[in-house]
Amino acid sequence: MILGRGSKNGNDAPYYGRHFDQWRITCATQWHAFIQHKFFLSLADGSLPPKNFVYFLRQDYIFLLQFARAWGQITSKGSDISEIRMATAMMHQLINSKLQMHIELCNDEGIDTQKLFETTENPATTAYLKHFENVGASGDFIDLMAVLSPSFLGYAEIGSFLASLKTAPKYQRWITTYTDKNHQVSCHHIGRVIDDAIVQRLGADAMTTERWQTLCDRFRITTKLEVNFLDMSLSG
Ligand SMILES: Cc1ncc(CO)c(N)n1
Repeated sequence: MILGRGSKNGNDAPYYGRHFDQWRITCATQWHAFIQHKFFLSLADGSLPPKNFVYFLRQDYIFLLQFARAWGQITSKGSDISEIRMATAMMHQLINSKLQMHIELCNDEGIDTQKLFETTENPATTAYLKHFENVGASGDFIDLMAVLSPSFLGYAEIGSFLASLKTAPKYQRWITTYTDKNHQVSCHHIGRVIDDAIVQRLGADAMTTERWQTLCDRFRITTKLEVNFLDMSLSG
């Protein structure tokens, strides 16, 4: 099974705007390590041991709670209604839909809600969240989009690939949240918001500016932290 076709050679990875596309290209090695991670391959064919799925879900619960807060932080950095609307929609979806699903999936696997809430944070999770925190404290809207978009749009890219496969039924509920058509539509919208936000702040030639390099660095660090998070889930 081949996962995660990078978009750089005109192949069929979904297109979430030109700046995101370029971010993916500038860290192609890390991006492929993320998108093609064994965790997703084994989730797709059903060979992932349930204990690793549960380990992932429990750490991901901690992750998503902070991830939602980071989108909340973005609302205060947005410059117009479309940026603020996008961030509040993300926060709403994470808090009221994704986290709820994690609770239910954990319950199904024998982890009751209280036990989930008491999960000890793994250092890989802590390191990842620290990166959000650091950039959130000093960065503006586009810094935060560079930091958060690999997580959100990366999982959407994985979802779009999984949608083209006949996946095993075992982890179907989780898979469906990322393959869902509405989810893809909202990701394309986020890609457009990112493009507009960058042009508004850095101009049409944003990619030639010094600031652009910082955004690429932030994006690459998140991508690497995603890989570490998945490695942790397989070894946990
Ligand atoms: C670690 C991680 N990254 C991204 C997503 C997608 O929202 C997720 N659920 N967990």
